[in-house]
Amino acid sequence: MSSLTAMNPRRADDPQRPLFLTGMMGAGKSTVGPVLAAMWGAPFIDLDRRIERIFGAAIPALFARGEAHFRRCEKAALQLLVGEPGFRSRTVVVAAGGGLVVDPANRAAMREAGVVFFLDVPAAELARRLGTTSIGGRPLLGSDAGAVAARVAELLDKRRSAYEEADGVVDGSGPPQDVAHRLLTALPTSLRIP
Ligand SMILES: Nc1ncnc2c1ncn2[C@@H]1O[C@H](COP(=O)(O)OP(=O)(O)OP(=O)(O)O)[C@@H](O)[C@H]1O
Ligand SMILES: O=C(O)C1=C[C@@H](O)[C@@H](O)[C@H](O)C1
Ligand SMILES: [Mg+2]
Repeated sequence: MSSLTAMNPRRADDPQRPLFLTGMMGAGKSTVGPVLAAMWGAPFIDLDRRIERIFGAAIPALFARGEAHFRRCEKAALQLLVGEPGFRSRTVVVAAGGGLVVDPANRAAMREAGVVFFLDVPAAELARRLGTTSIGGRPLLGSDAGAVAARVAELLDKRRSAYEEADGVVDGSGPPQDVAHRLLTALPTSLRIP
């Protein structure tokens, strides 16, 4: 039994609710999410990957038709997810897209369907993580690696109040395992490992 499996103490009678991870590009939603899900023995869903599957195109291709087009796809994917029968009573970890929170209706949909946590990471650390190699699939960062830090700082500044509408905020710095542990500690009792 791996140490992660050994940590899965979820009981059949524990309340079941989806957990949405939000935060900026590079905050680690897609990286920490599966770690947390493994600790919980719960499924992991990456909404960006869902969008790509539903619409049959990679995110940059959807952005190529305009950001508004991508946002419509993103909203539709969220609506489909939260509308799945029984979704609200499942324990599942969902990595949201970084910009999902910008639309107030998306924020409301996530909070109605489950519990929302904001992974907060300073802009300078986000820029270091995104570096020069991982900006290709993130159209909002543009293609000029030298401009990433400023772009990230600007977006975080614009979005911070929307991220902060979450049910909880967790420091997303440090190794993914540490962040996952921090989340477990911060989660509402109804979702926490006993
Ligand atoms: N806790 C961490 N420590 C160091 N590097 C990290 C951490 N979390 C993620 N990273 C790195 O940062 C980059 C972006 O991480 P990730 O894809 O998980 O971000 P994200 O929040 O899902 O972003 P997006 O909104 O663009 O999907 C990856 O290269 C990943 O390896
Ligand atoms: O922060 C954003 O607006 C984005 C983040 C990613 O997760 C993707 O959803 C897409 O690249 C847009
Ligand atoms: Mg992601």
